[in-house]
Order: sequence, then C-alpha cells, then structure tokens
Amino acid sequence: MSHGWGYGPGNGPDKWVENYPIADGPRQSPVDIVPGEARYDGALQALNLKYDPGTSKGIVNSGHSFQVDFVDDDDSSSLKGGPISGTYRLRQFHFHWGGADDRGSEHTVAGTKYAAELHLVHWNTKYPSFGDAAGQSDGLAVVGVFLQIGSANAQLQTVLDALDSIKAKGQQTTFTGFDPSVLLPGSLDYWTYDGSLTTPPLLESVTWIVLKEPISVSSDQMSKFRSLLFSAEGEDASCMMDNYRPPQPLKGRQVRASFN
Ligand SMILES: CC[C@H](C)CCC(=O)Nc1ccc(S(N)(=O)=O)cc1
Ligand SMILES: [Zn+2]
Repeated sequence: MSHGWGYGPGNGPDKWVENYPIADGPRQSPVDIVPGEARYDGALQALNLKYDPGTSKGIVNSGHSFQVDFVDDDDSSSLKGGPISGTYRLRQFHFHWGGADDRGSEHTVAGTKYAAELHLVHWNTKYPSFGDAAGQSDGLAVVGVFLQIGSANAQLQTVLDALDSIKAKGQQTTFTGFDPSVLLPGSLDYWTYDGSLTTPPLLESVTWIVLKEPISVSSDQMSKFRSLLFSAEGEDASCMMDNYRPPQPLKGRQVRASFN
C-alpha cells in the first residue's frame, strides 16, 4: 500500500515536500495573518456570495477531512466581488480541526490558533472544470472561516448530525438542501493574499479570502469532529484530528485587508 500523505509523524506536513516539492514554494498556505501588518485596500470590493441550497449534493469522509460537495454545473452557488474578478463556483466545503480546543485552524491571527477552520472552495469559471482551474494561478478562491469555542452553533449541528453515517474513510451519504451561508459570520470583512492548497498537491492556485469574524462552536461539538476516523472500515481505527498544516513563510507576500 502506498504510504500516502497524512498528518501523522511518518507522513505529515514536514514530510510532504518529499513527494510534493512545491511545499517549499513561493506562495504556500496557510500563513500567520498579522493584522498590524495587513494593508487596508480601499479598492477591494465587498464579497458577493450567492449559495443555492438546491446545489448541495452529498457529504463524504475523504480520509483527510469531511466535505460537503455541491453541483457546480451552473453559477447557482458562486462567489463574485471581493479580491477576485469574474465568477467562481462553489465546489465543496470542508474543515480542519485540532485534537484539543486550543488548536486546529490552519491560518492563525498574530499567532492565535482557533479550534477549527471552515474552507469554502470555489473555482474560476473562465476554466472548463475544477480540475483545470486547480492548476491555474487564478483558478481557485477559498473562503476561510474561523471556529471559536463558545456557544453551540445550531447551523453547524445540522452538518455534524450527518457525521455518524460517514465515520470511516470513503463513506458518503446524501446531503441535500443545505445552504452554507448559514455558516458565515455577521461580518464579511476579510484578509486576502495569494496562496495554495493547504494539502497535497499544494497547488499554488488559490486566492485566499479569510474572514476576520469567527463563528462559534461548542467544545461538545468539537468532540463530534474528532469522532471521525482517518482510517477505513476494517483498518486500525485512528481518530481524525489535528488535520491542519501549520503556517508557512510569507516569502514577501502582502496580506491585504478589506476593512480599516
Ligand atoms: C485537481 C484536484 C484537486 C487539486 C484535488 C482535490 C481537492 O479539491 N483538493 C483540495 C481542495 C481544497 C484544499 S484547501 N484546504 O481548501 O486548501 C486542499 C485540497
Ligand atoms: Zn482546507
């Protein structure tokens, strides 16, 4: 069996460069966002997110996270405005989280780690498909939302209630009628910078849009994330947690802020 990438001591983020040399590239993600060093850019437009619950399709345990996949045959669920030009279609959303409430996010804010981070993955419709877009410098746009420990999040709970049926790697089930807008915070203020996928193949094709305001998640809800397995049915069970890549060097990149 191939010794695929993961988050363990033998195949984790420090080892990825062996099979994915771009791991040491010039525009890798995530990064530490230092608010005092982010430059306000008045030319940045407001985010224009339009999501149609009719496009949500299913939920799957990918073995690295779990994701909700969307029908992306038209612009029903799409992102416009913000730092991007044109229309980017929603493909999927997923999360990264820690083994304890003090860690789990990929981006950090002046060194602060959040308990988890939501990624809404969109692709540029100037390219024929997600796979094509993923290989282009302006191909993807990912909206990142921090999850901060606090009161239970009822909207998030509807997603967590589906996890019992996708406990092991490769398991999936239908997940229709879900509007991901309910997972967004009140403010759409954001930081933005040019980066990459945060897991292999680590392609440098992502315009990152990280929201400043976190959403809440309770400690009990975080335990639900950790009840998933990295492993497939019949394999030695290994709990899915700490599936985050630590911050990478900025290498001269500027993080811009949409707010003052
Ligand atoms: C060509 C197909 C594509 C590269 C492989 C499948 C895929 O979608 N990967 C992916 C998506 C998002 C992130 S993140 N964590 O949001 O940066 C990381 C990895
Ligand atoms: Zn992600």
